[in-house]
Amino acid sequence: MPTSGDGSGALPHVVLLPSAGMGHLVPFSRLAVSFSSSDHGCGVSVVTVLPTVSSAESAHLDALFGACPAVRRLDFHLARFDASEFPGADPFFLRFEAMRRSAPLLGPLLAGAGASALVTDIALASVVIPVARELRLPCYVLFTASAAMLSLCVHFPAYLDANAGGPVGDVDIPGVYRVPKASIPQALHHPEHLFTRQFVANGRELAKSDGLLVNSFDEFEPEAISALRDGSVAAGFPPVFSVGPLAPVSFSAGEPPENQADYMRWLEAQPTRSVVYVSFGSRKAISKDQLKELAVGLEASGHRFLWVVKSTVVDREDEAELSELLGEGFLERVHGRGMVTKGWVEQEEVLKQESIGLFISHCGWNSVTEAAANGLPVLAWPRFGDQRVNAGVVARSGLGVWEERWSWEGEEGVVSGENIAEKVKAVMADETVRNKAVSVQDAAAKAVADGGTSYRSLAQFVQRCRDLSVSK
Ligand SMILES: O=c1ccn([C@@H]2O[C@H](COP(=O)(O)OP(=O)(O)O[C@H]3O[C@H](CO)[C@@H](O)[C@H](O)[C@H]3O)[C@@H](O)[C@H]2O)c(=O)[nH]1
Repeated sequence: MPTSGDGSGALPHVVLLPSAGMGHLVPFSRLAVSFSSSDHGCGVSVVTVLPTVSSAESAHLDALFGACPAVRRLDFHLARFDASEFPGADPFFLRFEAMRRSAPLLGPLLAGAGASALVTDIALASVVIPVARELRLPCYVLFTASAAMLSLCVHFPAYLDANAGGPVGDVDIPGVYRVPKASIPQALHHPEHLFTRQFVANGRELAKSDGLLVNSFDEFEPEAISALRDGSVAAGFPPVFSVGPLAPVSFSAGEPPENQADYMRWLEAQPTRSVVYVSFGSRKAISKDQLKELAVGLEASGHRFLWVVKSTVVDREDEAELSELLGEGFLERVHGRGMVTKGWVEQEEVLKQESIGLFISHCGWNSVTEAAANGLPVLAWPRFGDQRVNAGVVARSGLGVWEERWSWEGEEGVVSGENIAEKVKAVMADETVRNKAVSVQDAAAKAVADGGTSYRSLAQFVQRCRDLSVSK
């Protein structure tokens, strides 16, 4: 067993097992780079589950292994299974199902990896933790959303047990806060929904893990993190390591996207804090009617903007032309003041630009942590899943504002362009919001700096893995 050379013990080898979706791969890549850095000095392998769900994922993984030769690639080929059993199912559900059926193949792969610890994605917890237990391999879980959402995930099985069969209402998480019914992920309103069954199975299994890593920091989510640690959410819950915001990784996926030179050059030429960046993440598109109103709103706000009209892996509406999606003449009218792209943008690079003044975000948790690390005010417009819970964190922490009545998936309304324009103008003019976002950035920088809360949490986690390597 190689040793660290500083007397702190054997070099641990951590195997990371991400789930599908860029929102999951991105934090795992960041964790891989961080573990293998000189600060933490671990051996790291990343399990690449094949086939990947999208080409963006393949490109991202190739870039990770290309740029970081110290990170080992462990290919895992899913067993074949007939997806026609689940007509119309979300590709992420299908991936979970394929992983569940392939679990017997996972044991030999992990047994041969020489790992001192495994870190699995929350989305696979109920499949992977039992396999690791069988191998006596210490198993940790990376929770890729907020600590607030983690506390909901931990408490939800008990909530359902107590409400046996009753409708899902507000959920009061002990020691944290009351999550209003409207913020509970839509699928969870239906206890028999496949997603709910997976969510509950994952939530129950967490207590049997050796610990949880969460991409958040103590100063950002004090209530949820302390309540998870002090046993208020669930007695005897394993240790929680808050290690965020995980540092961006500086490799780009293959060739830079075709559009990148254009928008980066344009952003560099804009005045400080003058541009509104709009992105709803990598998974679901917003409705065509809402897209049109958003176009009206951005135009009427009078502000500059960079808008990523997402190409998604789930919805197909992105096949339409931009001019058709956004209304005739829109692109010509905003020419020079607004840029619109359907392609993948290097968001980490965009958010670093001085010219960005506001982020209209769906509150995917990676986007929230990236806004926090860059001190960028967020106008939260959550759409589905965990995003309304994350938006609550944005509002409570002061990172931004959340118009709670704005529509979300499962709720029919369309927000008018007029409302959007008013809100954008108000937030762009609000010095208090901007200053608060900068305070969050300062707190984030302190948390990850040597001696900060997240730095220490990550170091404690690595030390645990070292101790495990020695005792093996
Ligand atoms: O054009 C793009 C779009 C996204 N990103 C990056 O891709 C990641 C996207 O992650 P996130 O902001 O969390 O959004 P989603 O892809 O929507 O994330 C999914 O996963 C998250 C973490 O579990 C959840 O919080 C979200 O609700 C869920 O939709 C971020 O790092 C972005 O910087 C880009 O670089 N370019």
